[in-house]
Amino acid sequence: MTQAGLVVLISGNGSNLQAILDAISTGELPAEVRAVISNKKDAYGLERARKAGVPAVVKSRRSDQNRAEYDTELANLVAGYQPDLIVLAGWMRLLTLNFLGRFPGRVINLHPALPGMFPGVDAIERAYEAYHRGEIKYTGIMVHYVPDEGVDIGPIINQQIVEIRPSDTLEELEMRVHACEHELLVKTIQQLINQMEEEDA
Ligand SMILES: Nc1nc2c(c(=O)[nH]1)N[C@@H](CN(C=O)c1ccc(C(=O)N[C@@H](CCC(=O)O)C(=O)O)cc1)CN2
Ligand SMILES: NCC(=O)N[C@@H]1O[C@H](COP(=O)([O-])[O-])[C@@H](O)[C@H]1O
Repeated sequence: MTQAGLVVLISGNGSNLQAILDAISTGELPAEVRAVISNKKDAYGLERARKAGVPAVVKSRRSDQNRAEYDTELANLVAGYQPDLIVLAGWMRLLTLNFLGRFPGRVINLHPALPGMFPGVDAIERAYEAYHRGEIKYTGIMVHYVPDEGVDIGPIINQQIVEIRPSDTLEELEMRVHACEHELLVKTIQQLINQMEEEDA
């Protein structure tokens, strides 16, 4: 079987992309990143892709485009790489069925909160604030499918609790969350590749 082909969508730093690239480089992850696509031209993750020799593509939304039109063009772009799996790794745009409907069962998203907690943006900061209001004792992360236009409610693939310590600064909590994400995302992709190979056998 040819190696599993990934397309990774990002909007920012790309530390989770880097975890994928590193795992591929060491042989831990039997896959190839066929393209990295960002909606933000200044996303540092694009530089990470270039350094790894991976196509780094900026796909900005034109001012005259609505969300659905953008998503159709984005889907055409992604489809051109014939991905087995599309990984939303800090992709900060809600996707419509114009995109999701083109890749049923093949879009996964990494989110820095536990299911049902802090959907959307700024999840780590919101968890930090909730902890200091005494509302939660810990936070977590999850990787889920993105089957439809619901936000952070797709079927959970993996999740993990992340400790919050009383002495934590927000930055220290963010670092702990990201370190856990890097490990969980690679593990999840490996798991899904194994499932695909078993289905193809
Ligand atoms: N249909 C879905 N699309 C996406 C999902 C999802 O669960 N369903 N997950 C996101 C990633 N994400 C949370 O995990 C998320 C990212 C961004 C937003 C959001 O409100 N974005 C705003 C723009 C915010 C900005 O530009 O700073 C928007 O799209 O209008 C919510 C959730 C990926 N896509
Ligand atoms: N709602 C989606 C969301 O908040 N995603 C989060 O964006 C960060 C991207 O970091 P990275 O660019 O360093 O990989 C990650 O923490 C990811 O879970």
